[in-house]
Amino acid sequence: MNKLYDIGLVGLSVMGRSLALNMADHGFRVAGYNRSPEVTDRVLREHPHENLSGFYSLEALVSALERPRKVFLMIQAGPAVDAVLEQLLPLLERGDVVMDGGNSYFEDTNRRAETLAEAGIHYFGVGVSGGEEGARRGPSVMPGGPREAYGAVRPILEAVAARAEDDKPCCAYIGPGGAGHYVKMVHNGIEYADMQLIAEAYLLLKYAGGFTNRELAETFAAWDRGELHSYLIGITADIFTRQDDLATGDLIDHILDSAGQKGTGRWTSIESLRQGVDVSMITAACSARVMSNHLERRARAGGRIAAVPVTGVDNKSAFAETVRQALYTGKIIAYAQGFSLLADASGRFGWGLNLGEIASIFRAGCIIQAAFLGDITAAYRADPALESLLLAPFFLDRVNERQEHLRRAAAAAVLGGIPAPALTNAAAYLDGFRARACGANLIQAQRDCFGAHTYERADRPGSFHYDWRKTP
Ligand SMILES: NC(=O)C1=CN([C@@H]2O[C@H](COP(=O)(O)OP(=O)(O)OC[C@H]3O[C@@H](n4cnc5c(N)ncnc54)[C@H](OP(=O)(O)O)[C@@H]3O)[C@@H](O)[C@H]2O)C=CC1
Ligand SMILES: O=C(CO)[C@H](O)[C@H](O)COP(=O)(O)O
Repeated sequence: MNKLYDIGLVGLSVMGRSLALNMADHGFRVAGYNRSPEVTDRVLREHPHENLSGFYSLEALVSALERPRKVFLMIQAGPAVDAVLEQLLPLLERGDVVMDGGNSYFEDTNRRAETLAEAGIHYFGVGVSGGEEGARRGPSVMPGGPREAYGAVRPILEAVAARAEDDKPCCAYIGPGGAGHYVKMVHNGIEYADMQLIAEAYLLLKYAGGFTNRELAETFAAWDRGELHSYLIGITADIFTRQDDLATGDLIDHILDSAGQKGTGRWTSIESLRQGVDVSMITAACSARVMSNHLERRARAGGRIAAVPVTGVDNKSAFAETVRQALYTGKIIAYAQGFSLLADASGRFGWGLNLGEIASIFRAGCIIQAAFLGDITAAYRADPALESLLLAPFFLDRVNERQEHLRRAAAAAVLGGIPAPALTNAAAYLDGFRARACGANLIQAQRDCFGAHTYERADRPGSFHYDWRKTP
């Protein structure tokens, strides 16, 4: 009898190929399949591995798998997943397990999980973060699905996941249905906010501080040696050192100032509005990418809306320190927003998310991996019912110590005409979060005045309507 395979991997593009090889490295026998057969051929030619074999139909792939069969999809999110599931379903039998490792929308995962459960097939939405390198060497893995079937896939998922500094795998069962994909979505939303904060720090240092690319590289490298140590700060420092390979000068200065987005950040923002949780920094980061795309309009408006003179800085290193502290404070607020959204989803969808464990699996492997995630993990371990990260003693102290820097950096951007929506929203969130007065009394009065929407009072319960037409 031919040998049977431990897992089937469908989709051998960047992520699927890397994960397949990662699984193979860990001793799992992997059967790989890709819709376009030439991709399968190329992977086998360029990355030969004794534990990886290629298959050219889903039928052949499924029949080569050990029972209960485990199939891992790593394909484009959206209709492609439904198309492949439709083909797979007749080939599978009760007790088999299908995992979707792509960036699928969590409600699609809920729907697919229900459909497959009717056929007795266990369906997992598995968030995977870390890009190509992470998938190859150890990503952060967020599996959501039926708990009773998790034991069947846990050994593979934990083996391929990154290891944090305490050697724990960056993989943990998240919750039922689409919980894993929801957490991945919010991870990406936080990723957007973090990247936007870093981009704003760059703009401030460059345009207000007059930093050269070499100074930017040195500054970010120094930051990466301290409390801001993270994958994103590390790659940022490196980016500023790169020479262009197609023209003269630094690569960064030849890259178009316009960023795209595939959708997970936008989904986080949309979901936050549905749930009624403020993730203004994530929304601001999505909008900043949208605004960046209007290159022609920016050029036209640049000549018509009067420019604000940027005042230089007297002391570059003091300014860099203000920007660093502002970035750190903004980061606390962005993560507080993201984790508040997770906390709300946990109750709303009955998922019972373990926020401390989620923070702990973000410590390594994923795009937002950072020393800082260890502090978030500790904050939730100390108080699993924490209302907001902002109220955890560790972060509260730091926000109180540093908020002045956040305000100074945001003010420098506003006064200098530098777009900094993440920093300014961070300051606004902080002020809204602890506001003695929000102005919502006036909004209530306006609503009652124009639409008889009634208003609530501070001195007694109930809802009231005032006759606004009467003479005061
Ligand atoms: N790239 C990254 O850094 C990360 C990506 N992800 C997610 O992982 C998944 C895979 O990403 P990535 O490797 O970048 O590849 P892509 O998202 O570019 O998807 C390409 C793969 O999807 C397959 N595919 C597309 N349509 C179909 C279909 N109708 N039927 C069967 N297969 C189909 C392609 O097959 P074919 O070769 O035949 O076209 C190919 O294998 C995506 O969901 C992505 O969002 C998650 C984390 C990081
Ligand atoms: O999932 C990821 C990392 O965890 C991808 O890198 C992410 O999809 C990138 O998103 P976008 O293209 O929208 O910036």
